[in-house]
Amino acid sequence: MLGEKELINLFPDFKELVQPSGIDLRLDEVFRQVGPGSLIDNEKNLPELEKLEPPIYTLKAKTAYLASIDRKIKIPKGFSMLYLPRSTLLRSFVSVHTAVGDPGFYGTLQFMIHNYGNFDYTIKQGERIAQAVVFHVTGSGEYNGSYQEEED
Ligand SMILES: O=c1ccn([C@H]2C[C@H](O)[C@@H](COP(=O)(O)OP(=O)(O)OP(=O)(O)O)O2)c(=O)[nH]1
Repeated sequence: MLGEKELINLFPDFKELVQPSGIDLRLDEVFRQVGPGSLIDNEKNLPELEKLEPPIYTLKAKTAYLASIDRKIKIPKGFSMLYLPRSTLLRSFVSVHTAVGDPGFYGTLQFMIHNYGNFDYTIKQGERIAQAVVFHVTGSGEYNGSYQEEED
């Protein structure tokens, strides 16, 4: 796992968010699901979304949302990331569900936030919701999937 000095070098855009062993990630936009989705024979049909009004988001009890992370990220070739929820959210019955960040990915990260609690949870745009931990990957290729964005 990479530490602070290596993380600052590899992710200069996230400098102020670097922690001793990871990078804090801030909540940007939140979306609720307004339509069905499917995955059949690897054909994706992502659900239609409706954006919640920023900056104060109310996450209803027992409801899942899609959240985007502030600023685009470039994961350098040879590195991979895992994303873990902030424990304050877990202590509040809210979780952040995440997958793997691939070597070479560039774009906006999207996570699922689920309010498992029995009550609404209120969270403001810009709050830290997850931490990325970064690993060396030996012999890796580069991500070139459907969520890759053009670099400026
Ligand atoms: O929780 C996560 C984890 C990763 N990513 C980003 C980085 C990752 O490199 C990219 C693609 O993720 P994944 O490989 O899981 O996508 P997929 O479902 O396999 O789709 P595709 O095959 O089109 O890439 O999305 C997220 O936005 N959210």
